[in-house]
Amino acid sequence: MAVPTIDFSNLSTAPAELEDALSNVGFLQLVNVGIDEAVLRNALQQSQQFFSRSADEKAGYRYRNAAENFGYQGLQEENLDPTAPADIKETFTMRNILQQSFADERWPGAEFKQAMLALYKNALAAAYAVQRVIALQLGVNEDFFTRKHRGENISLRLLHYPPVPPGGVSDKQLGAGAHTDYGFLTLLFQDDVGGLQVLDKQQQWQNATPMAQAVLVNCGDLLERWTNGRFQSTLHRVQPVSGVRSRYSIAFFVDPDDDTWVEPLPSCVSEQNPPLFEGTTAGEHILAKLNHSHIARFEQ
Ligand SMILES: O=C(O)CCC(=O)C(=O)O
Ligand SMILES: [Fe+2]
Repeated sequence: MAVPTIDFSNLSTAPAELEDALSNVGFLQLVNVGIDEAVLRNALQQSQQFFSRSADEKAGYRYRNAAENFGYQGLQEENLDPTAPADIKETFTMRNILQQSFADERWPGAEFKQAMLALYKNALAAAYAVQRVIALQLGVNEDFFTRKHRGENISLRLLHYPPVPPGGVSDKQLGAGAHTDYGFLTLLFQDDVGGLQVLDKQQQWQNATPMAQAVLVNCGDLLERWTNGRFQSTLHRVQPVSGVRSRYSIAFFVDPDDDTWVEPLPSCVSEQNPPLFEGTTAGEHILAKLNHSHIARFEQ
C-alpha cells in the first residue's frame, strides 16, 4: 500500500480520488490545497525555537487539562498507545485559538502566537475545502460538516521528536505509539526526517514518506463512524528518531463541536450494510480518548 497523492486543484479527479484514498488507505498526500509555504515555514521555525528552550522555561507554559487542551507537554507524558511505554515526544497544543483567547503569559511569545494563528487560519480554510468535497461525495449538503466544526475541538499541535541514542529505548517505546486519530480528519505537516508509519490491510507497517509541498491528510474515528466504516480511521505510529537530527511535525486536528451527534449517514447504510456504530456525541468520544492517552501512564 502506498499513500496516494492527490492534486486538490484538479476538480474533475480530486473528489473521487479523495473518496477512494479515504476508503482504501485512510491516508493521502494532498497538494495544491492552499497552504502558504511561508506561513508553514515560519510556524516550523517558531516550533524549533520553542522546543530548544530549557526544560524549566518550557515548564512555564504547561498544559493544564484535556478540556482546555492548550500548552506544553514534555517527553513521556502521553501514551497514544496506552499499552506501550510513553511516547518520546514533546508537544505544544493550541485549541480553538481564533475564538478562544489565552492570556499572554500562556504563549511563548508574540511572534510565536502570530505564526500559529496564521497557520491555524490557513489550515482551517484548507480543511473546510476538503470537508465540502467529502460532504458532496457522501450525499449531504456541502456545508453539512463545516457547520459542525466551528472550532471548539479544532487544534493545532506542534510535535518534537528528539533523537534517541542507539539502544536507548526499550523495544516497544516509540516516538508516538500506535493510535487512530479521534475526530473528523487531521492535516499533518512533517519535515523531511521521516518515521511516520501507517498500518496496511495486511497488518504491515508502511512508511508515510515525507513529501515536499504536500499535506498528509488522514481520516479520524468520527468520520469513520459517520461513513459506517466506509472511510478508514487507520492506525499509525511514529518510530523513535535515530541519528542526530530531531524530527518536527505539526498536526492540525479537525474535530466536530462537542454537541455534534455522530451516527452513520443514510448514504452509507443499507440492508447489506447495517449500521456498525451506535450514535455518540463528538464531545464524549474526544474527551474519552484524550483522557485515556494521558491517564494510562499513571496506571502502568
Ligand atoms: O508526528 C506525526 O507525524 C504524527 C503525530 C500523530 O499521529 C498525532 O499526533 O496524532
Ligand atoms: Fe495521529
